[in-house]
Amino acid sequence: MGREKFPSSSGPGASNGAPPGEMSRQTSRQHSLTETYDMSCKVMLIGDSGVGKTCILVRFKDGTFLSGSFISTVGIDFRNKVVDVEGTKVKLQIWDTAGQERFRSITRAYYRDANALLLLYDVTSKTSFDNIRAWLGEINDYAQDDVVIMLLGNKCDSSGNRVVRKEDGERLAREYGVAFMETSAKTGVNVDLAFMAVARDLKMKKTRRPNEPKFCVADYVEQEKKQTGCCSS
Ligand SMILES: Nc1nc2c(ncn2[C@@H]2O[C@H](COP(=O)(O)OP(=O)(O)OP(=O)(O)O)[C@@H](O)[C@H]2O)c(=O)[nH]1
Repeated sequence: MGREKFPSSSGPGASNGAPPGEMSRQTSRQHSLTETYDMSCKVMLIGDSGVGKTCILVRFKDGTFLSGSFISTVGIDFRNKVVDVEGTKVKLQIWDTAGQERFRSITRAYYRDANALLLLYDVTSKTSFDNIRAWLGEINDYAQDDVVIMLLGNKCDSSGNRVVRKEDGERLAREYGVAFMETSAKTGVNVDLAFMAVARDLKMKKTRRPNEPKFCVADYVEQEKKQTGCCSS
């Protein structure tokens, strides 16, 4: 199922024998077709139709921007990418879901396996921002309690058409206690940071010793944004 915006490589969870999305610390390095990895986890991209979920995934995976006519995702699609978190190879299995309401029952079925959710709105669409509370309600109903959530205000390159201020995104994220950043699939701003923060959080969860302080993804993101200079409003 899914549009052919990009070629699929292998089936979900096929490469490590684990159920889709189940984060598993591997005892030995595993192979994902051509790449080896130490642990794998499932990341889902969710949010209204047209906010840029597919473009964010393509930017992260291929470093390119899908411009041209907008083709809505049908159902669900996925791609894998192995990233290096301080010597640990983390395979991110990234699920791109359809934002359209008619596919909601399909995408809901995948929530419970997700280790992380990247929840997107479009800074040029007030409706997509207003719908974030409903999306967070869905997460509350269907996802695991310890799922990592990151709120992303996408299309921050479109300054002329912006209708949602960065402060509004920050306020909403604070209210729900989730990490936040503005991104642009077009320019690439903060796209790697979003996925790397998720990968780091998941690695820390798996490797943290009982006496070590908990890793806070929101604090990490704030620190990194200060260092790299986040997208301006
Ligand atoms: N300016 C700008 N346009 C973007 C950005 N990201 C996506 N777009 C455009 O927004 C439109 C929708 O992008 P998609 O990635 O297909 O949206 P989606 O969220 O996957 O949509 P559904 O598959 O329907 O859920 C396309 O025309 C993209 O070119 C961005 O960061 N900046």
